[in-house]
Amino acid sequence: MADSVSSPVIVALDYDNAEAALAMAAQLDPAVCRVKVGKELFTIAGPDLVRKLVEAGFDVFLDLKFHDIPNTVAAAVRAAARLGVWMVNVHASGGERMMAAAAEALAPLGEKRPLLIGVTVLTSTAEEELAPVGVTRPLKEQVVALAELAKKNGLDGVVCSAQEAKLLKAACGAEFSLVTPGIRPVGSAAGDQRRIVTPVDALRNGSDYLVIGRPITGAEDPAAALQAIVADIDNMAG
Ligand SMILES: O=C(O)c1cc(=O)[nH]c(=O)n1[C@@H]1O[C@H](COP(=O)(O)O)[C@@H](O)[C@H]1O
Repeated sequence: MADSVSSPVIVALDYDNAEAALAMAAQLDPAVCRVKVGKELFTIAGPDLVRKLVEAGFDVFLDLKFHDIPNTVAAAVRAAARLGVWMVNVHASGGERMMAAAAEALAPLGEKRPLLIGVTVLTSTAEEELAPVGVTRPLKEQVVALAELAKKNGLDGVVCSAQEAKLLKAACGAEFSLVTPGIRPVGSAAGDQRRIVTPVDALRNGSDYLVIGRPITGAEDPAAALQAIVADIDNMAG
């Protein structure tokens, strides 16, 4: 669970330009939440924007979901570490050698290394979408199997839906971090997400970090939307 930051929320800065992302970040407090830079923002704004967010005091989750040959993924996570990010992710379906190579690449950095997280089954994926891509076991079994592989190969945790959090804490232990997108406060539109959970239920299920994009960034008052989510979480705790 979050330590130096008071809430488990990671705000997904899914914007198509650096100015919009920095304007959103300026409304956020790095003592209260973390931020995520994903494929859209990184493609357009690159490492400079990531460095700016790190310099502004944010724990940055660089969400580029690497999936490539072991040598390339190892080099990519090493490059991410040089940016000073707090968390980086790879697709667990890239396999054991790929994940082990990524973990080995970060190991020499010791305490300073970013958390290395494996994506299991995307939260936008529904059960019936697995068979057409050749996955014939039930979705929950696939998530647990990929998480166990990630743990075995030195990763710190996985991205999953909070719907699987209880199962994964039982399978992989309390110390294995669960990063859960697909978070939707009551009344928010699901959009393209399929396995959604409310912030409070996600934490009850065992999520360590809640990745939240559109319910905050798409709100009329994003700072107020975040505050409401944090208040719900605090009420639950207190
Ligand atoms: O790795 C991720 O962050 C991720 C994995 C996943 O399974 N599902 C998922 O939605 N994400 C990311 O989490 C964010 C969710 O955004 P919203 O659906 O707008 O809350 C997006 O930036 C996604 O790219």
